[in-house]
Amino acid sequence: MERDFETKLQFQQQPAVGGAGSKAVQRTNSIAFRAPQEQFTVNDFELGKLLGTGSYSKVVKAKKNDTGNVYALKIMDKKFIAKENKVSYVKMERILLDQLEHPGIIKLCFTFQDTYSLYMALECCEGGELFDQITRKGRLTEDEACFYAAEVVDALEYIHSMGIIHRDIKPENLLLTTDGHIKIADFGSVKPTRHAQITILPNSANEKACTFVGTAAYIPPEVLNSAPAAFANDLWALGCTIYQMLSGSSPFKDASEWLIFQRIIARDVKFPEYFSDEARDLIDKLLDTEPSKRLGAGPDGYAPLKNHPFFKGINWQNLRKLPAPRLALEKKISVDFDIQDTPWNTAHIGDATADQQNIPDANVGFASSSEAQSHMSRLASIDSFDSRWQEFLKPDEAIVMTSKLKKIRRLTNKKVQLILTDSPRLLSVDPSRMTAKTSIVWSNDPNELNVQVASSSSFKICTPRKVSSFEDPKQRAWQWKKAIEGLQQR
Ligand SMILES: Nc1ncnc2c1ncn2[C@@H]1O[C@H](COP(=O)(O)OP(=O)(O)OP(=O)(O)O)[C@@H](O)[C@H]1O
Repeated sequence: MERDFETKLQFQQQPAVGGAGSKAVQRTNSIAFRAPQEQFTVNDFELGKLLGTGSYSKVVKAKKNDTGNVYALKIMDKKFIAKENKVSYVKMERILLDQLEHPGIIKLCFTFQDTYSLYMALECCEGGELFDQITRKGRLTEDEACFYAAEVVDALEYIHSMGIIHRDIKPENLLLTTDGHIKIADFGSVKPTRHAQITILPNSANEKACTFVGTAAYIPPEVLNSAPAAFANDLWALGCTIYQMLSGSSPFKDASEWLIFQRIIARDVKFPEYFSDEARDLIDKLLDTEPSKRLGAGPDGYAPLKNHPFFKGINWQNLRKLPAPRLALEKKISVDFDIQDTPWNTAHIGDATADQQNIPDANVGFASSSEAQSHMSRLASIDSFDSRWQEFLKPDEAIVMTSKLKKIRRLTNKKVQLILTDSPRLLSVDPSRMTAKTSIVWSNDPNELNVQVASSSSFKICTPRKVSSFEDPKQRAWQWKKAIEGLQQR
């Protein structure tokens, strides 16, 4: 499996063919990457907070120990990528980010891998997603929306000029730098056209030509009708994004994907009264059901879009030097490098809110218990990236949750790494010697195995033969209980 993945994913280092400046699409089996494939390991980094979770990745803030440089480390589990058939997405993103060079596009700095994971070190956008700015502010002012939209238009013009279609433009994929400028991220769904000015691997231009990719609320009607991908798809998504900035929600928002699609097909869009005439007109022209009539998709290229009255006053040559809108900051306390106890223990991620730490209810802070469950499984699954514990697992067994705990004994306390797997099993490892200790006998019967929580940091795992007491410095006692009970009820 491992070898299979390597052959699917690795490219030989050879002299460059094509690149950002080349004249037309180049298909090749070997690519010399600009962002190098390094021999680093995850231990070369101090890992910080979870920046985001994608469908096949976790992105964490990471500081390189020797240089102090900070990156957004995109971590992808090889097994998961292979299982979910995402290899072509990962390859596409790696190859494209390597060749694209624009201030409005996230930069790939280098990559590395270990037995279990692939790592892409990306330029870190500390300002988070545009989506969060919209949520925190409720909606954006027209000045703010105009600024962000202009930066997206500028980057999209470059992307399209390179002959590629992004296909997943939405506020979640528009990231913000610390000084508030936009960078487009997530190039996994990209479709290169036949005239792409980039080097791609064989067949990747033919793949997914009419495939349904993207996010329901931003998909244009022609894609729902199985038309091949075109630049105009991104302009429709841009229209939806501008609408969302100004109103707080996407224009076709509805209770289910099916209802969203019905509304898209019917172009059922209602403009709030407070939209200016310019905003209304711009969005109206981007949401034209005829793709070739969308602003920016006609024979005059981006000129009619950039000259639209909504963008009046925008200096397109000087965009990145203009002061950006003020960022609305996250309310919760952010956990960062300073409280890391081991270089690759991401166990604290997501435990950052004061509420969760102080109140003995794992659901606190979540709208529903299912939201809490999904949050917990997201937390749990990042633990599974911890390749250090893989040697204690059986083939195909995955970690659900793991923490370094203090095992409280009558005379001495000992540090143990408690590992809950999806088998399910409860393993205990001596983290300093990396040796397996006696595991706790699993049972689905709560009379035979149950967890008693005394406080957010202390809990007992009880079996008929033994009671083991633990202290969790990350205060995840309730999460441990929920995770174990969740597996018992499966
Ligand atoms: N360079 C970065 N700086 C800061 N945060 C980032 C960066 N890259 C990604 N993120 C965060 O991580 C999230 C997931 O990243 P990304 O979209 O690349 O993953 P993915 O698996 O490709 O996602 P998707 O499910 O959309 O395909 C983003 O939405 C964003 O919040």
